[in-house]
Amino acid sequence: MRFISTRGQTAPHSFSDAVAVGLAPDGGLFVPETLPAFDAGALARFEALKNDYAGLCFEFLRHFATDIPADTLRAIIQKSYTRFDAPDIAPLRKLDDRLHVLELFHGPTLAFKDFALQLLGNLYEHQCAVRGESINVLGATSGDTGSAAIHGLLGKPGTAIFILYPDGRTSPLQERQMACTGAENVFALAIDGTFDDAQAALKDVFGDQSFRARHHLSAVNSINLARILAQCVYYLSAWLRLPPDARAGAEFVVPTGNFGNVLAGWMLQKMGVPLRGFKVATNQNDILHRLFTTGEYRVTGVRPSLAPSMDIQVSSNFERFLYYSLGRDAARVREVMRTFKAAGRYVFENFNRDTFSASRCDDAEIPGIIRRVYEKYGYIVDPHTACALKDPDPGRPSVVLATASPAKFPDTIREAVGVEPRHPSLEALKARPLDKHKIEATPDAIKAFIAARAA
Ligand SMILES: Cc1ncc(COP(=O)(O)O)c(C=O)c1O
Ligand SMILES: N[C@@H](CCOP(=O)(O)O)C(=O)O
Repeated sequence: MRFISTRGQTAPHSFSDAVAVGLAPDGGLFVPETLPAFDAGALARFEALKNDYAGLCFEFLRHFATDIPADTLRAIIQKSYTRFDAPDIAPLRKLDDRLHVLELFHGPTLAFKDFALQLLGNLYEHQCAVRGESINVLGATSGDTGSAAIHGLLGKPGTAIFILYPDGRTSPLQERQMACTGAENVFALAIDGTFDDAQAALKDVFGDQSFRARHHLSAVNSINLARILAQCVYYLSAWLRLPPDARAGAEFVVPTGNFGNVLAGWMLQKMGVPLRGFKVATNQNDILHRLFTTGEYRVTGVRPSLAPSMDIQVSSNFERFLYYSLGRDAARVREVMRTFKAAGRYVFENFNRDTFSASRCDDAEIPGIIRRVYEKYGYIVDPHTACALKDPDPGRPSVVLATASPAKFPDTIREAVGVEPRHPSLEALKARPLDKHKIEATPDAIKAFIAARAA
């Protein structure tokens, strides 16, 4: 399997090369040259593995990671799911006859990002060993990607990790997960600005091909295709574990910011797994809600919210959806992205929202939703998951993706239900010194910082 860019101006890459660079050199995002078409035989093989998460992941990823020997790939995947504290890895919890919650917060950093970033860390380790090269990883985070990437790479020889984040806009515990590791190869870089500013500066750094090649720079955000592919697996796992009569009608309701999470489910559907559809659940940063309800994609300022990891306006992975929606016409993708970058808006005529619907949730609503869910089910959800529980459809089964542990957001939970959730791994961080670096969100400042500390 080879991987091509949504902008059509990059030569096809192998899986390992696409993972190593992350963002395509022409500024686009890698997608599979052709999507596999899973037939009844493939679905039956998946079915047989529904209670073996790592086995299912291998059975899925072997269609993409074709340049890694099967035994090696299997071992990398096995190792990637050993640090989850739930035997099912991604437990599917039934709240009532219609409503299931897919718990994606049992990994080491208590958010869904661990599913892909534990794996990506092990893929990088493998690449460093095979190629005899170091890797410097650069990421931008609104709270969860950063800590998951750090904990995927912690202690891996030959790597250094640089994470940009908006200072004061993550939860305090999310910041501690990044800035209290004590590891010498981890750099938490606090910027004045928003996640969008961090992500834009990151893309500019990746745009400097000679800097990128010199430092073997790789991207850990969901611009890296490995992130999306690894995230497809929890949709597959959940779909397989739904009661058979719920499978065909179930809608996946997905807390959404950078559009990587929900895109993974949609791509799985395009490969032939019959998922019915997806609700894009945004917080008050609602560009995607507006897009899917009006066809207009228009940036407004980021508003800090109680669901800070979704405080995003410019959603990277929208470009992958666009590529497929425009019939894989890379020239049109380039034109839309150019217009959008210049004008901050693009209006799609006859916008085809495919199987997506959308909802938005204001800060004023979040504590009430957490309280309602707690009173009805005795179950505490984090503020991001709450956005997806705003208005469950009583007429059909839904699977709500629970993307983070409530313990990461104790203040909001205490306000909502009077209980402060705790997790031992987070408690341990409270006494540790914070090691963060203030940095300007400019490509030059970021490059200078990396050059001085690269692995
Ligand atoms: C807890 C949580 N929920 C939801 C999201 C949204 O996911 P995505 O950015 O892939 O749309 C994020 C961040 O990305 C997150 O950290
Ligand atoms: N919500 C994310 C933002 C980055 O998204 P990614 O999935 O592209 O890495 C975060 O928590 O950092």
